[in-house]
Amino acid sequence: MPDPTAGVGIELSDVTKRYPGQEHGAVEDFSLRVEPGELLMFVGPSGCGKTTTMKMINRIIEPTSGSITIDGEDVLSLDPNELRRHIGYVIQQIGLFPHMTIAENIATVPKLLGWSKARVADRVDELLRTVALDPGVFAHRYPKQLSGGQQQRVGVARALAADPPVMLMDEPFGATDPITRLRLQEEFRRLQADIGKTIIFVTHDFDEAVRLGDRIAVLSERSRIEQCDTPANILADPANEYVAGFIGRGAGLMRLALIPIGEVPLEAPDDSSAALGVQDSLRDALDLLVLTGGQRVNVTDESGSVAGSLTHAGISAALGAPRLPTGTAP
Ligand SMILES: Nc1ncnc2c1ncn2[C@@H]1O[C@H](COP(=O)(O)OP(=O)(O)OP(=O)(O)O)[C@@H](O)[C@H]1O
Repeated sequence: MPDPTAGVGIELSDVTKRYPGQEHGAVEDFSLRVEPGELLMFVGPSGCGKTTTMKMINRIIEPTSGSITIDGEDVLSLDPNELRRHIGYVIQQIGLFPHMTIAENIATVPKLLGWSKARVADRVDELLRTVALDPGVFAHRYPKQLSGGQQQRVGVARALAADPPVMLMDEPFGATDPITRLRLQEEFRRLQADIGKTIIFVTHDFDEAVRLGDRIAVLSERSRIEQCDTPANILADPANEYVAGFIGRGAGLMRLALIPIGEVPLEAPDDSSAALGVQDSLRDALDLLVLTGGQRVNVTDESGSVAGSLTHAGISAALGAPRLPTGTAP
């Protein structure tokens, strides 16, 4: 395996997994390339083979046929234990060792790799801060003394401990309440912007896929890829009825959340409107319009000066809706 790096490519070619006694494969002829540093989301219904596909990459499950390479190396030619030390793995049930402290949990792989005590201690400290847990408070607690959301964060920290180039994340935020989940997603997005790992992330939640993914693979039975594209492209142009059904309602709002205000044309500002920044999303702008009942929101640039304003019509136009003259009923 390569030394830890920011991220490496993963390639699955014609991968099939047939469990004993199964008429069809749980995964059949699955081919996909994940680019270095990419965060690829798998979404699909329960039982479509997401977990099986992912576990074949770190060889918790052996494929029946096909090939899988990481950074050009055939994973089947590598020692499975050595392979797994270079792949961070996060699962919904977290899997923290209950009789070990948080610090010991995070230190597991670095210790196996023979890091010095001082280096391990520094890394544990750094990672706890990265996932927004104060080392002074949490390092010496046991998992059961943490909330579910805090445990999930420790799970992410532990997977990152040896700085693996690849992370496999199976519903890592699944067991948390919606508010904690949003916070974990935000933290994770910031973290990924810094560390640039190659990540495959399984979720049932299309909204989560849109919020986090560079690309989304929408899977159906036997891990068939119905569409694999950027969130914006899938939302704007679902490949078929199946994908459209998976997106469900709210595609317009999800698309708005992906577009920063700074990317759309602005109109002249007025004196009285509430303001947002150019880095906020069109969804934020719509939210503010709905909450204030106003006709427009002013927009400030990075220096805080008012740069223009946005109306409902301007927001709709960003999604390709025809722009009607102000005051014209649709
Ligand atoms: N060890 C096993 N033996 C036999 N069949 C299995 C085994 N593990 C999984 N399966 C079957 O393979 C199919 C795919 O399972 P998998 O866990 O990969 O789906 P999934 O998309 O991850 O589902 P979920 O979203 O519910 O976790 C399912 O039909 C499942 O019942």
